[in-house]
Amino acid sequence: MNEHLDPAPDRLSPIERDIEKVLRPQAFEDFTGQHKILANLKVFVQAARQRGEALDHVLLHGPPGLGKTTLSHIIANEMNVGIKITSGPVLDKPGDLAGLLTNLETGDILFIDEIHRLSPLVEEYLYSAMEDFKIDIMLESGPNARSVQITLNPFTLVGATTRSGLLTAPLRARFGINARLEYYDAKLLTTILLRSASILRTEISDEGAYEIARRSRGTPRIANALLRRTRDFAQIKGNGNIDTDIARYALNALNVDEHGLDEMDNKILTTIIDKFKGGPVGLKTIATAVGEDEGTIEEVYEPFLIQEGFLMRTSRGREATENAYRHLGRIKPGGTPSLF
Ligand SMILES: Nc1ncnc2c1ncn2[C@@H]1O[C@H](COP(=O)(O)OP(=O)(O)OP(=O)(O)O)[C@@H](O)[C@H]1O
Ligand SMILES: [Mg+2]
Repeated sequence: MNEHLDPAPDRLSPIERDIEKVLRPQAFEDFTGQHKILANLKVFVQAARQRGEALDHVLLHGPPGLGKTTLSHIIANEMNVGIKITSGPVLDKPGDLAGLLTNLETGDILFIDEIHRLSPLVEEYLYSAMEDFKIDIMLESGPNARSVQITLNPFTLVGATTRSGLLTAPLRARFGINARLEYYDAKLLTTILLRSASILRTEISDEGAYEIARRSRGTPRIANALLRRTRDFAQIKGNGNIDTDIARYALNALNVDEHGLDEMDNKILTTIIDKFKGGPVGLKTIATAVGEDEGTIEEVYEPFLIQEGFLMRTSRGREATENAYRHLGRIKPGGTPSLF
């Protein structure tokens, strides 16, 4: 993935992390898109609040940068409860989890990012906590060791993952609410960009915002990152305002292609076309050829390429579409040559 355009949260510099925080919507009202998910969540939140209960456990999945962390904070705000944040790889002993769980107040949210990376031991420990708000704790060690059961305050577990395929069935079954975030279309991203620009006090035209939006790989995090870089170009190479021309200039300087595909997207397509005659070719073979994990290709890259009509998933493997050939300036054998 193109590092400076889509930094994983832990690779963000402190300044960038601060900006992400500033741009992060705080309430349902500020959150653009994902209409269905939002409409349902509003009902579940309102119902739980009316009954004075904790919200059911929520699983948020989907590609990076679509708003999983943002939504978990919004849920906490809307429920008017506290939120504790951790992640799968950080929790390596059941004891770490016990410490977090026993400190939750009634209704609080425990957000576990990258929940597919929990160790089996910790995951199993989580089951009884999620199901009946009870955990076993070991007291003392050696011959005096004994375990006591502790009752927890009812809480809500919000789990986020980019790789839902890696979740075990028993864990998945314990989430009452399950939401898959989708890529955003250019119109929604334009709305998000206009909001971000106003927070950053940057003048931007609707057309300028649209130009950035349609080249942001359907992803708000990428759109916001491109906006910040474009703002730099506008300030140094223009008059500070972002219009279509300065947006185009900046995006070209940043090597963002016409469709916003990133390096790995293009590498996958080029590999299928040049090495495997356009396919069909199996996922495993593609993964080896591009040097990326099979599951990551399937859950992070492919969905966007398929949605944009560059890739097809067939029973015999993956195939590059005519669109992909055209995009990469190749001619599909037997296809209609482009007139331009
Ligand atoms: N629907 C939205 N409306 C406005 N801004 C959004 C929306 N979704 C995401 N963003 C912006 O995109 C940034 C990235 O979102 P977020 O961190 O929630 O993604 P994520 O799904 O948790 O990604 P990852 O899988 O990498 O953790 C946020 O800082 C936020 O400003
Ligand atoms: Mg996140």
